[in-house]
Amino acid sequence: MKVTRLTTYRLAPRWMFLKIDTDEGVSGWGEPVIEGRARSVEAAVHELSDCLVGQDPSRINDLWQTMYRSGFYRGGPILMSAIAGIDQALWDIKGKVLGVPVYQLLGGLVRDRMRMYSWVGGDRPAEVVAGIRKLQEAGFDTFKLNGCEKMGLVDSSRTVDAAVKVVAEIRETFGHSIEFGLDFHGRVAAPMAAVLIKELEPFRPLFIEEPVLAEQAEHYPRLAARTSIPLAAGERMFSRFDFKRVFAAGGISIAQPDLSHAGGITECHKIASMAEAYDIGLAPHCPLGPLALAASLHVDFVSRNAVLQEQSMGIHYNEGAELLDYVLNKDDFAFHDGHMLPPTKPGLGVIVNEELVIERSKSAPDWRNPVWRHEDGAIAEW
Ligand SMILES: O=C(O)C(=O)C[C@@H](O)[C@H](O)CO
Ligand SMILES: [Mg+2]
Repeated sequence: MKVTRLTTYRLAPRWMFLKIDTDEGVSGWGEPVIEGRARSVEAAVHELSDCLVGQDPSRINDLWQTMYRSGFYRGGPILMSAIAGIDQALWDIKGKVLGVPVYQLLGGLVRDRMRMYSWVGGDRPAEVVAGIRKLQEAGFDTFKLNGCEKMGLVDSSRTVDAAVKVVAEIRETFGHSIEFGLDFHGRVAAPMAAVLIKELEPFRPLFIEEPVLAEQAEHYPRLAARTSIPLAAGERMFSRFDFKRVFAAGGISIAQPDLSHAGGITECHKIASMAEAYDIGLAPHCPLGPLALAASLHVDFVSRNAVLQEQSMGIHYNEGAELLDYVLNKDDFAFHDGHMLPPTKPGLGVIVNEELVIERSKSAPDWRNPVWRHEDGAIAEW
């Protein structure tokens, strides 16, 4: 079997699907994308096709290493997202050829169902209680919300109090009948992270995500030494080589690699194993589409340290399309009491509505994240 063609489809809301065709009629799908830089990743996918067209798609490990190492410059969000989506599609092909779900090729199930969580509250946490109540009806008991709105490098107690008020309201309303993570989303700089985390301690969030920006990772152990709240990070780390420094330095209790940003199934399965060696939980980041989610689930179902899985149903970013709009086998992605079951079909287990993808790709938006500014006009972290 040989790879014959790579076709990319940029799609609403802010996703990109990749189809890899072969000369034996088996095709695989993946989701290479960095939110807000879809066109850059698209260019990278097509540059990397030099490593793939004419090659045997079953040699995933050699193709991965060649994509990663054949270029003098490597790593980072664009290239690793391109490799991620290609890797997902190669595993999809392999599973389809062998007639088994990808997790069977990774050693089989380590669990029977995977705990999922949902976003509430949008970019500026508001109406969070109503959002939680709505998602509770769908069976969820675990949520994530932004831990604050914009935050200055050194900010006022009023800003801190406003962030804490949202969390206090959740606990006042639901007690400990639900769990929630707080995503600082990189908005909080090191000086304020310690202040905000201290004020949040009494409310025992399940975790605090990206307590500081990934480029400030040296603060993770310092912050962890000052709190009992588990710290989580990983969506802006793109390979084992990014994660190894963070694991060795300590401070992170939950690793959140993104299956569409960190080199795909091949790389994230290795990151999961590295995390387990440090007694770190795995909670793949996934605010994206169905192929990214399916790839995440396959790694979750073979990783004992997988603790939570993000999914984008109802997420505030999904304007113009919802999680399963481009999927024909929607029932395979049903939620069961806040959990998902293992994918059942060969490969990733996503039957893509190719006709709809082709049609919708003709009018794909160029999504960009909001750009926030502080009151003094300086750019703020979104
Ligand atoms: O889901 C999360 O944890 C996020 O922080 C969302 C962020 O990754 C956006 O997708 C960036 O555009
Ligand atoms: Mg996040």
